[in-house]
Amino acid sequence: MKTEDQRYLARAVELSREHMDEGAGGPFGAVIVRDGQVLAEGWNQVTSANDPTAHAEVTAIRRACQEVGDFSLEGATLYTSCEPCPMCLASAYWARVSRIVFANTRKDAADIGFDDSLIYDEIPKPIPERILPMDHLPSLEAKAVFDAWADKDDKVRY
Ligand SMILES: Nc1ccnc(=O)[nH]1
Repeated sequence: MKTEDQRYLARAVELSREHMDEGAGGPFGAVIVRDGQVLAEGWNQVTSANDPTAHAEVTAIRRACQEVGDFSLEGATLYTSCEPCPMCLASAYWARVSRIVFANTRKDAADIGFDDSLIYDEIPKPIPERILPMDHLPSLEAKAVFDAWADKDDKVRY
């Protein structure tokens, strides 16, 4: 008999195949579950939505948050057909997802042409050694906004 984890992961894989076949985007699917309840499903929609951020995991996180009316998914598990890329992993941290279960690895993704591994390799590099140029232009105005946030007494922290 399949475990709960295997069942939800199998659903994520099923979504990846269905929506790849229909032409929604890359072969990635995700399911978010909390307390035995499916909060949301997602699949890659990058090419059909012209949205490079519409990875399966981000899509599922957005839908799950809308579903529960909260920006936190604490206590939830993200099931994904592939190890999350850095964007999706960061999104999972920001969403306070409590656990991730995945099937294909980032190496598997790299082998079929997805850049997840390249981005993981970029992040630890010093900025000047990265492919994407970044220029630091300090701004007093930008800092002043941060100071105002630090002093703001009605802010909603996340
Ligand atoms: N892990 C992933 C890589 C690329 N696209 C996705 O939707 N998911």
